[in-house]
Amino acid sequence: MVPALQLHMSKTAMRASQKDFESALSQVKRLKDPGNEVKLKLYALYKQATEGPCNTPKPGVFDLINKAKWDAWNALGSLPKETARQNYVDLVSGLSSSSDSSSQVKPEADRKQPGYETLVVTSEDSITKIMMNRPAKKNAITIQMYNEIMLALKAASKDDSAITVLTGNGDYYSSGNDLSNFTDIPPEGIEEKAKSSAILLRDFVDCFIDFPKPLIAVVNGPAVGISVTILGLFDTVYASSRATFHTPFSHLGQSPEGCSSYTFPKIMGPAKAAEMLIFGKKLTAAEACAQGLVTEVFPDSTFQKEVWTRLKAYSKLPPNAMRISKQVIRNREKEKLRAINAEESRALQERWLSDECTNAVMNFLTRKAKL
Ligand SMILES: CCCC/C=C/CC(=O)SCCNC(=O)CCNC(=O)[C@H](O)C(C)(C)COP(=O)(O)OP(=O)(O)OC[C@H]1O[C@@H](n2cnc3c(N)ncnc32)[C@H](O)[C@@H]1OP(=O)(O)O
Repeated sequence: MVPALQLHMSKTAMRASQKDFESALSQVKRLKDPGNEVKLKLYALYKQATEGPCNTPKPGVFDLINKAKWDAWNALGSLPKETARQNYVDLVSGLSSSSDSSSQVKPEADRKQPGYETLVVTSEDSITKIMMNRPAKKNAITIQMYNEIMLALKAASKDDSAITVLTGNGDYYSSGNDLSNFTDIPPEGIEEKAKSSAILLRDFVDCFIDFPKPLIAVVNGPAVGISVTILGLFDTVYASSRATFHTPFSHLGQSPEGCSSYTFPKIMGPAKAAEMLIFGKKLTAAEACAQGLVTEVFPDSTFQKEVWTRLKAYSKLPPNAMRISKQVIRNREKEKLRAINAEESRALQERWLSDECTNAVMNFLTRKAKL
C-alpha cells in the first residue's frame, strides 16, 4: 500500500473511532450484563485505548479481580491506542445488536414447549417455568397433570436452565388433587384404584424430593391440598398477597402427604403444623410467611413484575454452584424424605377406601360441599 494513502486511511479510522468510542462508552452502560469474560475484554480495550500498553505493577495472586483485569490488559501488548478504540467500538456494537435481538420477546405461545396438554412449559433467561394450565378448574391436578408435571420436572432437571419455577395460570395457584380422579374406577375395583393412586402420589412427590436444581414456587393465588404440602420441598416460595394456604385433609377424610407430616412441623413447629394438617386451618399469605412456609409475600398488583425481576437476577448466578448448594442441603435428608413419602402414601391408600373420604368426595362432586 502507498504510505500516503495508508496514512490518510488510518487518520479517517482514528477520527471515526474517536467519535464512536465516546458513544460506545455511554452505550455500554445500557447493555445487559454481558458476563465476566466480555467485561474483562471491554476493560482491557478501554485501558489500552485511553492509557496505552499496561505498565502498572502486577497485582498479587490473592488479589483475584485486579489480577484478572491486569492480565487482560497486559495481554493486549503493544496494540496501538487507535486499534484498541476501534476494537472496543466493534465489540460494543456486536453486543448491542445481539442484546437488541434477544430483547425482542416472542409471545409465550411461540416459546411454549410442545407435548403438554395441562401445562404451559417455557424456558428462557435460564429459567424453566412450569405453569399449571387449567384455570377454569382452579388448576385442579388431574392424573394427566401429575404425569405431565413429573415429565416437565425430569426434562427441567436435564436442560440448561439454572432454576425451575412452578406456578399457576389464572386466579388460583392450584385447588389440589382433582377430586374427580377418584371416580374413574378400573374394572379391577376400588382397591386397585387406591393402590395405583398411592403409587402415582409417591412417584410424584419423589420427583420434588429428588429435583437437583433450585426449585421455586410462584404462588399466584389460593393453594389447596397437595399444592400446599409439597411447598415444604421447594427451595423458595414467593406468594401473592392474595394467596391462601389450605390443607383440609380431615374435612376430606384424608391425611397429609407431600412429606408435610415431617416438613411442616420442622418449618413452623408442631403446634402450628397440627392446626393446619389436622384441623385444616387456612393461612393467609402473611401468616404462611410468618410461619416460615413462604419466603416472601408481594402485593398482588406488582407480584409478577417483582417476582420475575428477582428470579431473573438469581438465574444469572453460577448454575453449578447453586445446584451443588441445593444438593448439599437436600442430600442430608433425602432418604428420610423418601421414607416419609412412602409412609404417607400408604396411609392415604387406606384413607381413600374409607367411608369418610368417599362421602366427602361425593359431597363435593354432587355440589353439596365446598371448602
Ligand atoms: C394421586 C392422588 C393424590 C391425592 C392427594 C391430594 C390431596 C388433596 O389435594 S386434597 C385437596 C382437594 N381439593 C379440594 O378439596 C378443593 C375442592 N374445590 C373447592 O372446594 C372449590 O372449587 C374451591 C374452593 C377451590 C374454589 O371455589 P370457587 O371459587 O367457588 O370455584 P368453583 O368451585 O366454582 O370451581 C370452578 C370449577 O373448578 C372445579 N374444581 C375446583 N377445584 C376442584 C378440585 N380440586 N377437583 C375437581 N374440580 C375442581 C369446580 O368443580 C368447578 O367446576 P365446574 O362446576 O365444572 O365449573
